[in-house]
Amino acid sequence: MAAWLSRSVMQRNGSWLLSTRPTSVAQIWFRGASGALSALQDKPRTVKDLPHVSSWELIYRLVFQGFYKRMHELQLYEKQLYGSIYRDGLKAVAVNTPKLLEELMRNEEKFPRRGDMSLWTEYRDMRGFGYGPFTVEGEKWYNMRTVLNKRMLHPKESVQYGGVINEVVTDFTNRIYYLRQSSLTGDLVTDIANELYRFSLEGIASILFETRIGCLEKEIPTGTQEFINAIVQMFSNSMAVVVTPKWSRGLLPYWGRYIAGWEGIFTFAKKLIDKKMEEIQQRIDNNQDVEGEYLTYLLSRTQMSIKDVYGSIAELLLAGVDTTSNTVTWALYLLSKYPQIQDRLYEEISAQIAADQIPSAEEVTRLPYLRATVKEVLRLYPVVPMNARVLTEKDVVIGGYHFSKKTTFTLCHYAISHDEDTFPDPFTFKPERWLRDNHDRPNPFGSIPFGFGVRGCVGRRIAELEMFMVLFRLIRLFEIKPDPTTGDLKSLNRTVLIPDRPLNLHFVDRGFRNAA
Ligand code: HEM
Repeated sequence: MAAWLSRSVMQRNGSWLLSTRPTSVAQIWFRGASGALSALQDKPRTVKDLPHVSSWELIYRLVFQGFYKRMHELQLYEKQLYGSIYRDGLKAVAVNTPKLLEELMRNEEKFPRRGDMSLWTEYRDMRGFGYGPFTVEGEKWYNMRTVLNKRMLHPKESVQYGGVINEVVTDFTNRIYYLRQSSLTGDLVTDIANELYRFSLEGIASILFETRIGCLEKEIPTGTQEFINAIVQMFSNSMAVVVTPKWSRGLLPYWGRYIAGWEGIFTFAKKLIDKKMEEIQQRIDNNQDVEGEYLTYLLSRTQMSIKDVYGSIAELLLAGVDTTSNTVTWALYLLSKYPQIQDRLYEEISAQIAADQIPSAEEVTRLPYLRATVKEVLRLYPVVPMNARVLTEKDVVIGGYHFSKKTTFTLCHYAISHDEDTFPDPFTFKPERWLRDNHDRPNPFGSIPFGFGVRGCVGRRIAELEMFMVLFRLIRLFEIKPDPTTGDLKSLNRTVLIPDRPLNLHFVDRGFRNAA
């Protein structure tokens, strides 16, 4: 596996690709050297002194070199060409080492911005829905996060979702038993990413809406299936909407499909929120206590307007599905490829909690090797491989270069978490890197898969809980083995990192089904 990863990246990004690049070494040396030269002349270096990618070079790489679906690997390629900081062809400054990322993040502002979100805000403006945490900016964002964080981000608050998540995990493991039994070998599950998508959607929906939506039933209810189709439709038409001009919206089909996708997402979310509103109102009318963890809390205990609740719940739902489902997919893939790591994880799990017990949220979060495994999966496959920041208030100096305010920075998380100086043998799966007794623990900015600071992922604690709980139970119940029909996976960048083909896995029963 390790050999394959290194080889595949070398083939794609190493000497072979370098020799076919459109830009000559002399050109690169000259551009790169101009920064050093100006430093020698003791002039303050500015954005103009940085090596840069022209728009044409970028288009060439995306279209003709095939990086369009592998933008994360483009980060490695351009790092080889230009070094740790350069202009990336999209009028932004790319940084790709832990040190520079740390420098940038230490300059974070009170209301951090990621950049233009008009792709998502346009539909909300058209229909009069509020913005959610992704799209809202400034002080309004800050106030919204203060409300949302309260029941989500604090570890003490998030463990209260353990019971709900465990119910979903139980249904998921039952579904795995059902699926494997209907396979020819009696233990094969095909396209596990699709199954995990259902798991993640059910998990996050049961937390946010405080109700089950049937994703793990044998037949998915029609309304839920339409909602899933709407999410797929919105995402799959996004890129076409970005690259086609506004005047073509009435002529080409993409905009209509894109908007229909949002329509389906909001219709589903709105229906469940309105139903909850009615239930709350009824309880109030009957002088009964109003109980419920998330939606009830937003609707009854905060000052959030109903249109902001619609906007927020829709965005939390969207952010909370592909991220966790793909991370668990990568985790199962890696564990199946590295049986000795799976064995060590199994030992930790079996030693800590008896076979007839379902672990609590507190218990799963206390297992160091499980934590280290998830951390290492997210280092190798940072599900959000790229992010951005715009510093709006002041000029900054990063890497010795002076940048005026409003500069956009591209954070190349994939290149950073594969930085050889920080992570020796960077393409090898080694959870041990993250154990506390390892004295050479890497620079924390080497891998920040949930982002950083006040604008970091609001769903982090819930995502971790879901991932720890499902991995715990799967590894306890099954030995996970690769299926030869799948072969080695490559990663594609579809906003999140996904496998390039369906992953089939064998779930060999360890014989504990009735125990847990
Ligand atoms: C493996 C799972 C996940 C990963 C790796 C992940 C990663 C991220 C990252 C990198 C960001 C950007 C942070 C920044 O700019 O500094 C983010 C933002 C966000 N995430 Fe997650 N996420 C995950 C799961 C979730 C879940 C389960 C939810 C919902 C419950 C969620 C909701 C959000 C929201 C709403 C934001 C925007 C926050 C804001 O702008 O204030 N995420 N996530």
